[in-house]
Amino acid sequence: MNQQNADIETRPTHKHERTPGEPVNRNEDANHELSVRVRDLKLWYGNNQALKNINIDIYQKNVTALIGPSGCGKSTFLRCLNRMNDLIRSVRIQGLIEMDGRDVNDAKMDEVALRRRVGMVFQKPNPFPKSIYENIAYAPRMHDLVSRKAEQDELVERALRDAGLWNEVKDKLQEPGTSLSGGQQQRLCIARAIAVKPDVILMDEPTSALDPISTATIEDLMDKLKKQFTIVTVTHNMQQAARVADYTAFFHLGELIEYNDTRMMFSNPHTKKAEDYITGRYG
Ligand SMILES: Nc1ncnc2c1ncn2[C@@H]1O[C@H](COP(=O)(O)OP(=O)(O)OP(=O)(O)O)[C@@H](O)[C@H]1O
Repeated sequence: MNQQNADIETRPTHKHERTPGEPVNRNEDANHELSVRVRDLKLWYGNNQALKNINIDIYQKNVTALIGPSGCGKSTFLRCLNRMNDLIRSVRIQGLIEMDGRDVNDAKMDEVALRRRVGMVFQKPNPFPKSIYENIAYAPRMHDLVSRKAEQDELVERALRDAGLWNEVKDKLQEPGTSLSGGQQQRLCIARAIAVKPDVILMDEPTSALDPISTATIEDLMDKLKKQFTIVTVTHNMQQAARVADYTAFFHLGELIEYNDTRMMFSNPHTKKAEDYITGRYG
């Protein structure tokens, strides 16, 4: 073998080896700093295994959408990220969920602090039965994030502005949160979630109870909020995933089948199961 051929044969290939949690395609415009690292996550409700060996890297300041047919484990996975499944007695979990290098399931992890860092917005808007102002101010006070009244007022205004609700409610802050429309209530819940300055916001079908205009408002909001927060959202609406998400994870029967850059997932899915789901062959 001459020297030139030897060089060719021993030259390392620079093909990127994907680690188990990485998406199959990277969105080069996206931020790739890690927010949540999940490895070999398994979850059982009694004898029913709802999550099987989930590996995923969720990136900071991106929107990651979880899609898949009903019962495939999307909400169960979402609830693992802030340990909401701990509230269900039959649940057993194995595997690693790491945030900032710490295992969220570690016995020493303070659950209250975790839920401050990982906020949640539910399908049905659920404001507290308190004033609009108190809906926002209550948690920051509990977490000692504000001391003076002026600071609290400022934080309430900031959160409502960031949630795109300030102009609609600034003259009626003492009215009950429940007096608002459904779409406004959902933005109030988003304002409440961001008021404690979380790192991650989990959204479980945040628009499925809303009309199309309120849905569009929340989608625009997600796009703005991802500049400050990491968002993980469950949706049944594939157009919504295509519109709002940087990355999309497709679940099926408790498995994460494909995790991909959203544009690739919808234009050129990597797996037959994802393709069949996206093209409406089952749902
Ligand atoms: N609290 C619970 N107790 C027992 N089993 C549960 C519980 N919650 C979910 N499951 C089961 O876990 C599996 C996954 O459910 P999960 O709600 O996570 O799916 P999903 O993909 O979010 O569904 P959907 O799109 O219908 O909301 C299903 O088989 C479901 O029946």
